[in-house]
Amino acid sequence: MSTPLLRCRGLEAGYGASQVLFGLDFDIHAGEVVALLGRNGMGKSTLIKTLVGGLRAQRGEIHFAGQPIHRARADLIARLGAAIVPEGRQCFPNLSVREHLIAFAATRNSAAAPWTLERLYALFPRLAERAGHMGGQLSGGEQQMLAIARALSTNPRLLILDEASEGLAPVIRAEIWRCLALLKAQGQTTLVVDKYVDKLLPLADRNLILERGRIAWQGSSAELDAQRGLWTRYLGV
Ligand SMILES: Nc1ncnc2c1ncn2[C@@H]1O[C@H](COP(=O)(O)OP(=O)(O)OP(=O)(O)O)[C@@H](O)[C@H]1O
Repeated sequence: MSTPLLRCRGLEAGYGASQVLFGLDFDIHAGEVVALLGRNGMGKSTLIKTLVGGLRAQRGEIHFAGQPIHRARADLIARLGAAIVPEGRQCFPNLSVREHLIAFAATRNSAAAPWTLERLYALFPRLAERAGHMGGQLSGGEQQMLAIARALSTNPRLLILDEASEGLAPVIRAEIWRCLALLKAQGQTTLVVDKYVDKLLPLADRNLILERGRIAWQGSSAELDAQRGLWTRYLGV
């Protein structure tokens, strides 16, 4: 198999003396969609923070796009091509939709098919209609679309979504899933955290289940679908 885009080996991280992640080993290959699953408090957000340089790994190694990044700063990791759609969206209330997209595109990676404003608006026609509106004037669903479009505008090698469908109406959630399926069809490598396991299954190529900071199980969506015991044991569904 080809060299993975992201490789974690023996990764440990936490907050001061409170260790949260214990010896994680996993890979993400280019073009894959990987779902990160687990009940609340199992370490999903901590892992994502560690991958994007918001939290320093205490032990172990992370390689991304051929570079060791376990001691790298967040801006370098972003420049290597990791883009996060953070929990809570974090749009700027006083920047317009268009300004968000232009500001983030300033740090873009080169790509064969770059994300232009036109492509982003074609993916999310709602954002085209709202181009002049301020972040603070958008609905929760529109803010979520903007957070995804803003991350895409950097032409990410790896798109990371932390609870992207959290707190949204079902019709808006469906729009977010539709967009992620389109991105997958275009070959976008993605790591996604979400609690709607049934929606993630058709999208994800592989799934990682975190249990108290350890990978309790990893496998394909077909395997996870067939093993409902894993859902009750580790996912509480
Ligand atoms: N800033 C922090 N300082 C100290 N402990 C933290 C901090 N953030 C998270 N934790 C602890 O780390 C553990 C893992 O939390 P984390 O947020 O990574 O879990 P999660 O799987 O993402 O859960 P959730 O779905 O609730 O966000 C929890 O015990 C949590 O209390």
